Amino acid sequence: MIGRLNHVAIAVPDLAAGAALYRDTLGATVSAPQAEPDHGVTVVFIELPNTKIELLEPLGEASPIAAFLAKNPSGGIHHVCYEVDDILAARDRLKTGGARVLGDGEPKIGAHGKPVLFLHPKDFNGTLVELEQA
Ligand SMILES: CC[C@@H](C(=O)O)C(=O)SCCNC(=O)CCNC(=O)[C@H](O)C(C)(C)COP(=O)(O)OP(=O)(O)OC[C@H]1O[C@@H](n2cnc3c(N)ncnc32)[C@H](O)[C@@H]1OP(=O)(O)O
Ligand SMILES: [Co+2]
Repeated sequence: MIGRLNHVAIAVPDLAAGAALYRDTLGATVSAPQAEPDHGVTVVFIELPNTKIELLEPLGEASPIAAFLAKNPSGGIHHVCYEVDDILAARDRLKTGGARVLGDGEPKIGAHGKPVLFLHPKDFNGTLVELEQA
């Protein structure tokens, strides 16, 4: 069911510093910051030959990454994002199998303008999983 690894997301306390680390120290191509108020984060994407890294900084009072950063003050790997051909079919199959789909269970438009869903980390070996419509 899952296809390509779209991105690995890293939560960071300071997006500018995180972007500079990847651009200046690691020599990567880093996008401009993109505010995603519906998701409570600001993101930059780092383009790699085979996938992307998404750096996440909290945005707003109710950011879903605030508690994670409180537990991991210097940041940490937050989620992995897999592409699926049919996100509604994937959701329904996962729910039937007992996995918890987060939020109201309906896809939201993600950072790439495509529908995304999140699956509870406790159902996936301690890893928060994002699904993105391919
Ligand atoms: C920019 C848009 C989009 C894109 O297109 O790429 C994005 O990536 S948006 C990214 C941010 N959005 C989200 O993360 C949405 C989904 N997340 C959530 O709904 C919540 O963050 C959560 C995963 C349900 C956790 O929220 P909550 O239950 O309030 O936090 P707790 O601190 O109580 O955690 C409970 C439990 O789960 C563990 N946990 C929490 N986050 C993670 C994580 N990222 N990876 C692994 N484990 C995680 C946490 O440690 C707790 O465990 P215990 O301490 O053992 O109880
Ligand atoms: Co993501």
